[in-house]
Amino acid sequence: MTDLTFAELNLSQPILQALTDMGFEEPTPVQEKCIPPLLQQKDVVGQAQTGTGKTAAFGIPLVQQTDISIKEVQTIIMCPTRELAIQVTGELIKIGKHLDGLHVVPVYGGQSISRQIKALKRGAHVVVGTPGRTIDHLRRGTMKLDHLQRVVFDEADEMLNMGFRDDMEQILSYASQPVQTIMFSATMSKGIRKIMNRYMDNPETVAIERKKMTAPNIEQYVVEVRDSVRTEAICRFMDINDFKLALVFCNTKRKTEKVSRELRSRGYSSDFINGDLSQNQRDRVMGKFRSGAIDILVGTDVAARGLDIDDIEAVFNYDIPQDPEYYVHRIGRTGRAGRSGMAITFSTKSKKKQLRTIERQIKNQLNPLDLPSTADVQKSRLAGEMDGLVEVLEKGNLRPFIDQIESFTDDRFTTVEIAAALLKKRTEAPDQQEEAAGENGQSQSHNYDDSAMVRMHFNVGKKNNVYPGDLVGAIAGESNVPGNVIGNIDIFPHHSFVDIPGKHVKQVLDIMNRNRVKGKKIRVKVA
Ligand SMILES: Nc1ncnc2c1ncn2[C@@H]1O[C@H](COP(=O)(O)OP(=O)(O)OP(=O)(O)O)[C@@H](O)[C@H]1O
Ligand SMILES: [Mg+2]
Repeated sequence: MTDLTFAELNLSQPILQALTDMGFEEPTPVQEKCIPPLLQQKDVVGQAQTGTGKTAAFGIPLVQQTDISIKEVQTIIMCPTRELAIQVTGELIKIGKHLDGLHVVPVYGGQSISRQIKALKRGAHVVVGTPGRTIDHLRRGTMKLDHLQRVVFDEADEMLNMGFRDDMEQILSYASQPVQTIMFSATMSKGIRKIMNRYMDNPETVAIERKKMTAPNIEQYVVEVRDSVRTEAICRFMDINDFKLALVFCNTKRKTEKVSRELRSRGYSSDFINGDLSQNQRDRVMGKFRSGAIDILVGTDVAARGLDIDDIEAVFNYDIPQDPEYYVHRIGRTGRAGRSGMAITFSTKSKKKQLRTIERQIKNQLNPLDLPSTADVQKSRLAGEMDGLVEVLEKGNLRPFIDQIESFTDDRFTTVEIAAALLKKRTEAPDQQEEAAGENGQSQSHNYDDSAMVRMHFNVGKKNNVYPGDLVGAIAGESNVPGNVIGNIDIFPHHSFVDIPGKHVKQVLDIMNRNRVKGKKIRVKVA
C-alpha cells in the first residue's frame, strides 16, 4: 500500500489518463518514492524487488519531461537484452499514449539497422537500446546525443558488469553535457553501488528494502531428483498444478534445445530461446509464449531479467544459476504485480553448496518438496476431471447419455463401476509415454498389456552406450531358444526400434540395464 495517489505526484493529465487506461490504480512503493526526485531532475538509484513496477517508475517522469517540440533524442534507456528493450519501449508508448507525437524508438541487434535509421530520422525523443547497436548508431552518426538530458540504466547492475561497462562509458562520452543519470535493478551488490556512484552526482537512493531480496508472493521450493529425471519432474509439476505458462532456465544453450525437445516428445507445447537464435526466431518464440501458443519456454539467462509476461505461474531452475543474483531475477519472472507464483529449483546432493550460497544471498530458505509420484499425477488428473461435474449435472439434458448407459446391458458391472471405467478411459495417459522414472529416478517400465505389441525406441551409439548388438541379445537372450527371438528390431544410425509384446518390455529393459558397464540407467521411449 502507498500513501500517495498518482494525481498527488504532479503528473500531467495525459499521463494520468494513460495510467488509468493501463489499469494502474495507485503507484507502487518504488514509483511513489522515485517519481518526485526524478521530476526534480535528480540522479536516482532505484532498487526494488522484481515485478514491482520499476519500468513505470522511471518511465512516467521521463515521458512527462520529454519536450515533444524538440525532435531530438532527450533520453536513452539502456537494457541488457533485446527482448527487454522491446518490452520497455512498449511500456513507454503506453505511458505516452495521449501525448501526440511522442516518438520512442528501440534499437537492438538482430533487427535491420536501416529500419532503425529511418525511425531515428523521423526524430526520436526517446531511444531504448542494447549497448552494441546503440554504439553502432552513434559511430555512424545516425543517432546524436547533443540534446541528451538523461540516461537510464535498466538492470543497472548487469549494465555495469564487466561485459557492458566499457560500452556504457563509450555511450556516455557522446553526450555533450552532463546528464541526469538513473539506475534501476532488483539486485545491487555493494560493489556495484560503488561503481554506480562514479557515474552519478550525489544520487537520491531509493531502496524498497524488504527482509528478503525475492518477491514475497513467490513460493520457492527445492526438489532433489537425479539429473536425468528433471524433465519428467517438470511434466509432473505441470500436470499436478495445471500451470498456465512456465519458464524453465538452463545454464547452457544446448540444454535449452534438449529440454524443450524432451518436453515436446512428452506432448507439452514447448520451445526454447537462447542467444544463438536469430532475432526473428527470438521474436517468434517470445510471441508464441506471450500469446500462450506454447506453455513452456526453456531459456538461458537471456530470458532472466526484466521480462514481464502476465501468466507465468511457475519458474523451474533446471540448472542452479551460477550467479545467485540471477536466481532472484529468474524466479522474478513469476509472482509479478502482486500475483502469486511458484519457483522450483532442481538439485542433487552434490549441488547442496551452490544452493546454500543462494539461500544466503536471498536471505531465504528454499522449502524442500518431493517429486510427485505418477499416482499423485493420476489422482490430480482424475480430480481435475471431476471439476465442473455438478454444473453438468445441474444443466441436465442428460437423456441421451442416460439411454446410452442404460443400453449397456452387461450386468456384471455396477453403475459406479461403469462411471469409473468411463473416467479411466478419459484420463488414460497419452499413448506416447516415456518410461516414468521412479521416485528415486530408477527407470521402471509401465505395465503394458501382455500381448499388445510395443515399439520401444532406443537412442543408440557411444553417447548413450547402447548398441544394436546389445538389443539383439536382449530380445533373444531370455528366450534361450536360438533363433526364437521375442520381437523384431529396426536398426538406424542413431536410433533402434524394438517391437515386442508388452509383457517383455521390462525383461528387455532389465537385460539392457544389467549388461551395462557404465552410463545412466536406460530410459526408453515407447515410440
Ligand atoms: N502502479 C501499478 N499498478 C498496477 N500494475 C503495475 C503498476 N506499475 C507496474 N505495474 C505492472 O507490474 C508489472 C511489473 O512491472 P515491471 O516490469 O516494471 O517490474 P520491474 O520492477 O521492472 O520487474 P523486474 O525487476 O523483473 O524488471 C507490469 O505488468 C506492469 O505493467
Ligand atoms: Mg524491470
